[in-house]
Amino acid sequence: MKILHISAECYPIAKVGGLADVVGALPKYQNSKNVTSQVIMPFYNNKFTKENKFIEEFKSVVKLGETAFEYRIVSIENNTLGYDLFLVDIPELLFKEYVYSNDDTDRFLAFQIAALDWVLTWKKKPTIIQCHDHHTGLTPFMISQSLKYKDLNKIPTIFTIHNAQYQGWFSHDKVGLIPEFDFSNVGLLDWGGCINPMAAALKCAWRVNTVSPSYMEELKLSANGLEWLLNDESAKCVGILNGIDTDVWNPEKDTYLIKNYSIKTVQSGRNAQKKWLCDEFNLDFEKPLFAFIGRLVGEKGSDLFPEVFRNALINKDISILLLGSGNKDVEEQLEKLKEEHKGVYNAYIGYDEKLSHIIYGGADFLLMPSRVEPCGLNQMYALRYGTIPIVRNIGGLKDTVIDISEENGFGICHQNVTVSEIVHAISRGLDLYKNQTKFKKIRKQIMSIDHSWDASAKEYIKLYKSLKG
Ligand SMILES: Nc1ncnc2c1ncn2[C@@H]1O[C@H](COP(=O)(O)OP(=O)(O)O[C@H]2O[C@H](CO)[C@@H](O)[C@H](O)[C@H]2O)[C@@H](O)[C@H]1O
Repeated sequence: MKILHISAECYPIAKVGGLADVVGALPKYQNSKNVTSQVIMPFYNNKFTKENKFIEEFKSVVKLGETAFEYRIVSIENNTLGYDLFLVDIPELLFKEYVYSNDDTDRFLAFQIAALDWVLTWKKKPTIIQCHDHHTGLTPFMISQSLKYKDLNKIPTIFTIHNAQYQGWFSHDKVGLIPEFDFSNVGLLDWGGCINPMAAALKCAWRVNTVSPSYMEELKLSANGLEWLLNDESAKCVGILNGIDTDVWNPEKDTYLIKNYSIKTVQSGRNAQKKWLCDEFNLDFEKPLFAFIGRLVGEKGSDLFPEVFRNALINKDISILLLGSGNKDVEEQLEKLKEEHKGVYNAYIGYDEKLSHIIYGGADFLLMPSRVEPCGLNQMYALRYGTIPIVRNIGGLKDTVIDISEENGFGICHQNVTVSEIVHAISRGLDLYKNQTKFKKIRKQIMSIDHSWDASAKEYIKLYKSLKG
């Protein structure tokens, strides 16, 4: 069985968020289970492409409407990723320092067409094509509808929803960019009067999955306009919980950490990261450290952070550290807060992979008050590193964190995304921290929870087999 994953992100080549982590790990685990799994993604102008050498696999011209662009497909010269990786190099459109921008419609459409044009030339075609999020959402439509991909239309497609908030909408004026199809089927592209790649994928893919079971159920009630469609297509929909790459996220081997540690050496190991964080960010080592890592967007509840932090810091018996970027207004407010709360609060506004690993290894608690959380990887990284998650009871967070008030509970959960509930959850964390015997016991308990990809990779294989008949 040969699976081709098509995606805009893949760690470590290009990462904006959790999508990259999943596409960078799942194929590796699938390859260890008798499935040949490959990834195709754009060739960006970034650190990875600068530091690696590539081999040309294919060269041609891709047509986007009336415009033709030269392109190549390349692979990595010394590939140690654990799966074949192919990159679509369209210098004029994709070779940028960013992954996403405001010209994404043309860029990702050209990417998908170039990828499919190449697949058309393969002698042994993929058994299944798995598309990740709206950037690759037109692939199931093109495979099933575009005349030039007639030879691919028996290949089953899976569409994986990592985040249904973003759907890739664009105007029907651009329909001419999509390779010719029977125009009486144009309705397959439409949702609410515009072309909606995510909706088109829900209609045209053979199967659809979300990255946690709870998120699938929640989407049927609230999916940024796609609820009805998801209900209608529910027979082909399933939720499969993400896993984490335990080769990358392993405190015993993680090269980003100040000091490696295991369950046995958790105390000294975590103290080393916490001390480094407190020195670097001028925080008090003795106080429990609450952290947030992520995109500063409404889905993550980040607009409430300034008020939450102000309230939670009133008695100054905790410290807060934030790593993230996103909404400019929130960024500004979080920067300003530094002046008001010197010594107990700090923030790094930006993206820093190394710092994120040290925070997972050194913070006592990780905050995730998400309004929407399709799966969430941060809580699983936190568990593996011994950081207690404080989460809103939703989506994948609901599927992976049990409140300490329940039997075998190990996290702190709250129901709503309000300032008072988040502040209350933080104060429950502080109480737990004061009970050091219980705190340390839970820390060891969470480090041994297995969220590796093994179980989820098997679920995907089951899904693939159901398509092969
Ligand atoms: N400023 C920063 N510096 C360093 N690292 C940073 C960072 N901001 C974020 N990260 C990292 O990016 C990843 C974020 O992953 P998530 O799954 O939590 O969120 P995201 O919303 O991007 O993903 C979407 O897709 C994934 C994958 O399916 C789902 O789990 C999730 O719910 C869904 O919203 C983690 O590896 C985190 O450490």
